[in-house]
Amino acid sequence: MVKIQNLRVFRGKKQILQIDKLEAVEGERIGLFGPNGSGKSTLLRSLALIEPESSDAVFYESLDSSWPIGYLMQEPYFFRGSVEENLVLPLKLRKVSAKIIKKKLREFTEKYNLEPLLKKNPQALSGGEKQKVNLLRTLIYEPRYLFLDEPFNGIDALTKKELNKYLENYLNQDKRRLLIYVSHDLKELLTWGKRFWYLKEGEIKFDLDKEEFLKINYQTLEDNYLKLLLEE
Ligand SMILES: Nc1ncnc2c1ncn2[C@@H]1O[C@H](COP(=O)(O)OP(=O)(O)OP(=O)(O)O)[C@@H](O)[C@H]1O
Repeated sequence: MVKIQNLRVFRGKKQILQIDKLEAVEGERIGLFGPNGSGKSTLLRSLALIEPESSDAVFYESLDSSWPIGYLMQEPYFFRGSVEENLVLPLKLRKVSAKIIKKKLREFTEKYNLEPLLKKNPQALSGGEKQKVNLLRTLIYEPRYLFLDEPFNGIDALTKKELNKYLENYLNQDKRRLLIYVSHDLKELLTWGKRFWYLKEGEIKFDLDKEEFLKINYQTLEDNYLKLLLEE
């Protein structure tokens, strides 16, 4: 379980996130959405424990190195070296043995058809290929908590379908895996979310399950972001 209590994040004097209480348990799939600048990335960084200001407000039950956190940033980021080196880096950093790294790399290469990409410089990949490598680099160390920040932006429908399949398989392999998926796209949110967190101006405005979320009568809403999103 991951729990937030009294989370406050500031940039200078401006408070950009204020969450009193929020919880998610293993196996949940949460769609997180809200207008630009509402604090979604900051919330994910807090959950990924890389937002220093939030270190006293985010708690994990039983988090240990065998249950790592996987955080996929909005913009794919690569380190120096080939695609292959980038892919295995999370394993190397976790001191996984060379034998297992080799095995894992072979498994991923076959399963996800990576052979043509492995020796390339990540900067020379297309946008869709970058997203694919970025996602697989996160999945390779088998995080139980998976936080994806608009992972498939600008991806064509075919590549998106392929990446969705990888992700679905990954989640189905272990029902305890928890997903928080940030998107501005209602279709994507409904594909991945079974529960929905709406963030606005740094605050969670609602936390609804799918049934409740689908019952929202958007025609009567005064919130234009929500109205436009749900009108889709
Ligand atoms: N380094 C920074 N310095 C000052 N303000 C920042 C900084 N980083 C983020 N902010 C502000 O914090 C707020 C939340 O940003 P955040 O990136 O978390 O929003 P978001 O909901 O993920 O937005 P988007 O949908 O555009 O990706 C925004 O108002 C942003 O301008």
